[in-house]
Amino acid sequence: MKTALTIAGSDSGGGAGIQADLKAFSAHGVYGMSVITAVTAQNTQEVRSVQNIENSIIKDQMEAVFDDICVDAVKIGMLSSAKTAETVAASLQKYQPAFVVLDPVMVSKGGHHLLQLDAVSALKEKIIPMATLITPNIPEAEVLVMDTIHTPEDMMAACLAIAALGAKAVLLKGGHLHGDPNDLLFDGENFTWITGTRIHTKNTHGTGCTLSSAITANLANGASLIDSVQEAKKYITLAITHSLNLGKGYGPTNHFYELYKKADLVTK
Ligand SMILES: Nc1ncnc2c1ncn2[C@@H]1O[C@H](COP(=O)(O)OP(=O)(O)O)[C@@H](O)[C@H]1O
Ligand SMILES: Cc1ncc(COP(=O)(O)OP(=O)(O)O)c(N)n1
Repeated sequence: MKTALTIAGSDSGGGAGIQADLKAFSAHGVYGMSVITAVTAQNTQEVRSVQNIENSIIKDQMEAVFDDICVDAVKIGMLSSAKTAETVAASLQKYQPAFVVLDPVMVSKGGHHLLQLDAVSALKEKIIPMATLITPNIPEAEVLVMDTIHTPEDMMAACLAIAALGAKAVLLKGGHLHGDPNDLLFDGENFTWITGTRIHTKNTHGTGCTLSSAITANLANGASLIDSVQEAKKYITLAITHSLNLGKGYGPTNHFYELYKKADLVTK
């Protein structure tokens, strides 16, 4: 069985972070493992508090996994602080995993900062150069390139600027722009639009985590970068189409759809 490791924060509400990542790995038939960087007290409405995990414990978690188990692909989500980013970068330097998918999580849907402002430099200098693929949304890309992004041409320029920071490939997600959520993949040479149709629902908590974990699982399973991204776009589209109306805020994506579809429990 192929394996994937998520290095991310815990979401007590189960919709994003480590919990979403492990659900997506399982749905792809990949054995999931975790290095927890921070614990958030979170639900569908808000992030109430955040406790960063001590750096020595983050380092120990990385070593415990890599010293014992073959890791086919790594996904990075919430890093929270500059020190955490530096600790994760040092461990990745040591173990050199084949694939690193970086979701540069910065702010939750409810507006809570999940990456401290003074950690952006560490993200840019230490983590981005190790990424096989980085998957920013529009506001995250605007922070990274220090410019606004409105048009498809702006998206292309942003991909080039982010690739210049050292990521091998960039998937710039268009979900935050008006109209259909079209994402742009730059693989270091070519641009490919990964098109989508907007689903009108408020239940989109954890969409970024779900997409990046699905890509990671596909890479672990041996798919090419382009196939991994295209298949993951289908997965997130299904997961949003069948998203769950749980809680009073933004409900979570649905990772179980594929399973019950296979079990022939879905009629439409
Ligand atoms: N309402 C929606 N309908 C269909 N696809 C969406 C919708 N919102 C986001 N997506 C897609 O979900 C994925 C995650 O994007 P996005 O929500 O922008 O990320 P993030 O959670 O990091 O803000 C992207 O492929 C994006 O195009
Ligand atoms: C612990 C944790 N990690 C990441 C996020 C952000 O997840 P994302 O998929 O970008 O979803 P939204 O926050 O936009 O719903 C998070 N909230 N918590």
